[in-house]
Amino acid sequence: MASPPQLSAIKDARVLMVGAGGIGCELLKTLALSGFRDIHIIDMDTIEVSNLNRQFLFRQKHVGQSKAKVARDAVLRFRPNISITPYHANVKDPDFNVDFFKQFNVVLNGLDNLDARRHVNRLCLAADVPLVESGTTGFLGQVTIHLKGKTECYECQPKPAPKSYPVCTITSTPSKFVHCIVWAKDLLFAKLFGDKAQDNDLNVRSGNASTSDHTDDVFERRTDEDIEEYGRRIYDHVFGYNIEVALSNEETWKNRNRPRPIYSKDVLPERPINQNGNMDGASATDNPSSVSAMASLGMKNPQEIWSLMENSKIFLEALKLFFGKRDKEIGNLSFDKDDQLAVEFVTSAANIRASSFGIPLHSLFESKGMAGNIVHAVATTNAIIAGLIVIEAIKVLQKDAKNYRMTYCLEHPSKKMLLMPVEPYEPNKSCYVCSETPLTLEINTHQSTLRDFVDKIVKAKLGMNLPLIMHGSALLYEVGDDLEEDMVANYAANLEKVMSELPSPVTSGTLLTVEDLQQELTCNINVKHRDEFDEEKEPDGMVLSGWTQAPAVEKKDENHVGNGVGTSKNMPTNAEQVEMNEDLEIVPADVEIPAEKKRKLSEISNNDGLGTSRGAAETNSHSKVEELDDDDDVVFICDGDSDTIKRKKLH
Ligand SMILES: Nc1ncnc2c1ncn2[C@@H]1O[C@H](COP(=O)(O)OP(=O)(O)OP(=O)(O)O)[C@@H](O)[C@H]1O
Ligand SMILES: [Zn+2]
Repeated sequence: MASPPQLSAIKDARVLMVGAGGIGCELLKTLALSGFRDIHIIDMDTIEVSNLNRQFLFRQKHVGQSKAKVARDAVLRFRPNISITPYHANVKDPDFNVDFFKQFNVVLNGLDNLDARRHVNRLCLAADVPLVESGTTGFLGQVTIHLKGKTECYECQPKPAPKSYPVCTITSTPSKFVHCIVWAKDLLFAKLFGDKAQDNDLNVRSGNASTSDHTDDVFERRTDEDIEEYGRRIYDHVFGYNIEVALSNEETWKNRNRPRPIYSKDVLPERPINQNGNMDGASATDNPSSVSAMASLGMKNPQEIWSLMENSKIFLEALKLFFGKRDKEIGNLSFDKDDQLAVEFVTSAANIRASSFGIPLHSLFESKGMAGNIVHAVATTNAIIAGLIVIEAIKVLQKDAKNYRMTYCLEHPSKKMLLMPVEPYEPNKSCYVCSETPLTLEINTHQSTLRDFVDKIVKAKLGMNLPLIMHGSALLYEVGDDLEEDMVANYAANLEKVMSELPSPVTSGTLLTVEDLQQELTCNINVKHRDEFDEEKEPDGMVLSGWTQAPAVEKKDENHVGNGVGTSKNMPTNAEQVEMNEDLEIVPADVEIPAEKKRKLSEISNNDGLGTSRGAAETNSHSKVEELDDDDDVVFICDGDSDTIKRKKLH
């Protein structure tokens, strides 16, 4: 129950909630029940069936409707006298500018991606409005608090890069099921159903293509080729022939278990595998999204682990259904965890490969989780986190600075605590977002174009939405709706020019100014020319520094295949991830734990069975973490190495 001063702060407050999903639904309910009377909600999504299990303000009949609007209506039913203003929109829309943000006393994030979080962070800084940021992943969760000039901003600590795997592990030497999933999804599925023009490491070429079936275009269906035959040819190529080719390289297998080539004839009867009849049995409707190989084969349980034979049947059936029922999409498909047939195909292909490499098989349910980087959401975690957001929001409204806390929700108690409060840290003086520290860019100014710089640095690294690039007083590039035609043409021409040949040449020693007018963020970048870059370690062909870049969670000196973090719907390509489950291995976490605390969590996990948190430990392996345990708070003081920014607590 709030105290009278708290109640008065609550009643007078105007709050902005961004995100009306898992956390957002809980948050809106808790805000309303706590007495908040003026709440604005931005959410760009509509309700999906998969949201209903935890986003309790939504019902089946709301599927397809705006989350922000339905959430508002649901809460008004039990708090009819409060004001809730919904916006069915992307928070990055230009309407939500600094002036819009200025009208709020506090902003509360219930988002699920880095991109939007960074954007809101910048607008809160520009508008000088406190931000309470949050995230959950399964049983883990966090609430952090960000006040301009007083605490770290959301971007003061770089986020770890997404995990990736060496290409050779994926293409030749998988040792875990997740490697088979990445292979099935990013290589095989992409090769068969995605954009053919894209590079793909899948094809092991025949040494003597002319005498075998295994030519370069083995994945192309031949004219008039029977779909069953085509499926078997692909099957035999990827699970049989490719494995034989790999086995011929003896060196590879000296210290590894040799895989077993699998051919369709050894697993399946020679001819049609569809006991239940034909393709027409695949689905009751012609709706592509309801086409299912499992349905077609009469298999129902997604939790069951299929045998090699069952996987092989699903593989051929799914391939047949793609070509038979969804042929128009072939060439344009990318894996989507909500696409049943795609999940079936990827599960079966991963399992057949796993079988070949002696790796335990997994169910469709588990495979879907891995392929979609899904950590199953826990409604209770969302509810706890929403409660903590409201507690911090009330402190912010009362300017109760000495009691501000960032709180981490753990899976297992540490010192009998499931909720770990940590005092906020002061801003990182070298953060390019909340301080004015210039950045340094090493780039080949004679080879890289302005477009490379805009795509790889300004958008991808700096997260700018509407950028403007200046060299002294010369404007090199700008985005906006109200630009004159000749300016648009000018900028388009500039984009294709190499940096040193721009109208105002960018060379070693140039100071570039990059601004985002919507985010009101300005960065100065010192340019240094460099001739060469390591293609594997520096694939962008340019390196931005000056602000500590977190190392990737798993780094190897080889090519990397992304694990798919970032390819699914909302996924930031980014980087928020914590490893906490050795089996799952890849966990795109909404829980962003700063390096020091990640380190701490990994220690907790080792002691208390949270699972291995290898990524966390590796990320900051030199940091010395000291734990001070006073009566109510656990506080970490970190004495990191030179890579780790020393963070000072506020008090
Ligand atoms: N740029 C954005 N602008 C507005 N809303 C956003 C933006 N990015 C994400 N969101 C919203 O944030 C919410 C996050 O909620 P949540 O993490 O529960 O995701 P979800 O999409 O509802 O569920 P899931 O991803 O598990 O299917 C979503 O409702 C999403 O629409
Ligand atoms: Zn900062």
